[in-house]
Amino acid sequence: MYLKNIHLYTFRNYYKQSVNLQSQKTILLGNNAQGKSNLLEAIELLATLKSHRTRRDQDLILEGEKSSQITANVERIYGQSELSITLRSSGKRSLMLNHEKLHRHLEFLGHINAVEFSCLDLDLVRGSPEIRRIWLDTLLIQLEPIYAHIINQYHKILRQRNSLLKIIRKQFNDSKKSDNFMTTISQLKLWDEQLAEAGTRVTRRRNRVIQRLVPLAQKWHKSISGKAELLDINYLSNITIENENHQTIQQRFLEKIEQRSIIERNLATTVVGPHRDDVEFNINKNQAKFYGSQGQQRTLVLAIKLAELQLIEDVIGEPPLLLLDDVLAELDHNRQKQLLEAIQGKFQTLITTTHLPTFDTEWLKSSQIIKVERGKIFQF
Ligand SMILES: Nc1ncnc2c1ncn2[C@@H]1O[C@H](COP(=O)(O)OP(=O)(O)OP(=O)(O)O)[C@@H](O)[C@H]1O
Repeated sequence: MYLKNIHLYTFRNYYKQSVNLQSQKTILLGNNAQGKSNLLEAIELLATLKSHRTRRDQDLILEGEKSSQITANVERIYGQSELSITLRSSGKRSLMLNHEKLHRHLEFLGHINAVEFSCLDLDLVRGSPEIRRIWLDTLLIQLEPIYAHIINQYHKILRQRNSLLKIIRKQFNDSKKSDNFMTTISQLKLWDEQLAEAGTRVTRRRNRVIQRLVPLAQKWHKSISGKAELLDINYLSNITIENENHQTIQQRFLEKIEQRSIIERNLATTVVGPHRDDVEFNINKNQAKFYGSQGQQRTLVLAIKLAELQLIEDVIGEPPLLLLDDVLAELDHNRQKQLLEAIQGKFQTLITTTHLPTFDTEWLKSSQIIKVERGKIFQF
């Protein structure tokens, strides 16, 4: 996969800017807050329709403007595509593929694949479970674009079920025996079924992707740490999933909802389901979050990112893009070397940096260097 060019129009701090990528390796050079990460964020949006920095499209639009546009041309084994996203302050988006308007977001996904690695990724180990769930979901969307629909559907059901639980609590407090109360309780049963059905789809997929990622991450981890440390990654689901059978998991889901019904009614929120799941990273059977040194946590994140690259490549049959945001300076010489060797000429890579001396001379020689200054790009 090769991203040939990208055009930004009133996106973040860019007014009108085109970038032609002339090499497999691009270094985006500039001081802080000039627009380097914004450019990578535009590519992330093309790949996942999401930004890890904001959920509001308004933030992505140049201040004072009402809309913005990102257009890019990508070369794949099966041919070339032009992708375009229009973002509006109202939140309404328009998507185009080869100049044709798309009616479903799903048709847009899967044309550009990218793995992003930034200094914020240490939060994958240290941060809240939500960060790990978002990471898994973003990876799944790239492997299987239909997952974007599955996870949206789950969240929609969850929101509706939570609203109903709030109504139930209010009705219960107002008058226990009203007819309305009994009707709402029977409606809840229907939402339980839907939650278990959609939740099972999410749980199974997340569990499966972790199982595929583990051997790849273990291999990289061993090679980077150079020690006999054993990395283990577990998907911590609040439903037991020893076997992969959809019906069994769904049944357990319903049983768990039943067991927690009193708590749910008191809290007026759904406590069972993949929106409460987590991922656990262990090094030599100890939780990396609590016991890992900073160096061990960095090695772990690097191993996971390299495993993600490999997994996406295995599944889609082409190497994805690699976006490295301010990450090289954070890695020691050995980890930098491992990363650069793993990338070699294989993955088209865009790296942001504030200064060039961090780079290996061979890498510098074969890279295109782009200077980013106050929302303007200068290509050499
Ligand atoms: N919607 C927006 N409209 C105008 N400017 C914006 C908008 N969103 C962000 N910016 C500006 O973009 C700049 C930040 O750019 P970016 O995050 O790409 O920094 P960077 O060059 O990667 O720097 P660093 O090395 O610190 O990560 C800031 O100056 C910020 O004010």
